[in-house]
Amino acid sequence: MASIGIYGRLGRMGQAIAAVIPELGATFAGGADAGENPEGIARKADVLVDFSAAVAVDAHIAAARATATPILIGTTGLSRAQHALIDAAAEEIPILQTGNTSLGVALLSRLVREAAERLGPDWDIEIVEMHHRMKVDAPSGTALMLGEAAAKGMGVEMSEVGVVGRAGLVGARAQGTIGFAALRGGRVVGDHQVIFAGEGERIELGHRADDRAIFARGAVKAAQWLVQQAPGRYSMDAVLGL
Ligand SMILES: NC(=O)C1=CN([C@@H]2O[C@H](COP(=O)(O)OP(=O)(O)OC[C@H]3O[C@@H](n4cnc5c(N)ncnc54)[C@H](OP(=O)(O)O)[C@@H]3O)[C@@H](O)[C@H]2O)C=CC1
Ligand SMILES: O=C(O)C1=N[C@H](C(=O)O)C[C@H](O)C1
Repeated sequence: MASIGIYGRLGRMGQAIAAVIPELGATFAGGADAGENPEGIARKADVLVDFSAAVAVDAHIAAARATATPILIGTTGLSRAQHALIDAAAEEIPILQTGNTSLGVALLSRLVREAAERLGPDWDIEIVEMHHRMKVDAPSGTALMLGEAAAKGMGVEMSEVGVVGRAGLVGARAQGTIGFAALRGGRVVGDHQVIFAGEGERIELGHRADDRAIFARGAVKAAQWLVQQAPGRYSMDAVLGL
């Protein structure tokens, strides 16, 4: 039975994860929030999950490495340097990074990749997301992941084709770009829509999260899986066998 430590324990996700741990046959090792030493909990847990803040992730990865503890990074808004840090950590410990731990979004990513591949460059791709008013990063980690999936399907690098937001005289849409729009308001848990706009028709693939429990259950299952893996960088696809 894996014992799970939570970075960001008192946050929305930390509370949702603590609530589902018993029903999934795991145990709760404890948590750490801002101002607490991350190594304390890393020493006690079999596996760590991080749903905190981007600014805290480096210290959490350092604690996981120092104690050789597998870690799932669910926190979003990560920089390129942080992705490089995750790659480096993956040489030493099992580490899973994902912007979304739900089964639905993992499947949606697959569908988006396939649609982008089959439809080709004549179809414009736009990604719209909406989240609650407290969310601090944009576009969401999920939207960026869906963008990566579309770019893979198109055989291009997202860093070269992504367009985040539009305002003013931006000119006509450049072919082959992937646009992102972020809406914020109320208590929306997480809505994502990927629009493929062709000549005279549109395909829309989407996902709506109604309850954080879907992310929480996915995170606990992924943590239970991660604890049995060799060092390396993993995604939800590997956990779900997609
Ligand atoms: N991958 C996925 O499936 C999902 C990812 N997320 C992501 O998870 C993250 C957390 O989301 P959410 O729970 O809604 O956010 P909250 O703001 O509700 O919670 C964040 C938690 O992190 C803690 N925290 C903040 N700064 C630090 C720090 N420097 N060191 C340690 N802990 C810190 C906060 O503690 P304190 O209150 O003391 O500051 C709080 O407990 C976000 O990046 C979000 O995008 C969310 C849902 C699903
Ligand atoms: O901050 C959130 O709430 C969420 N964050 C993740 C993201 O950035 O995609 C996942 C989910 O959409 C909720």
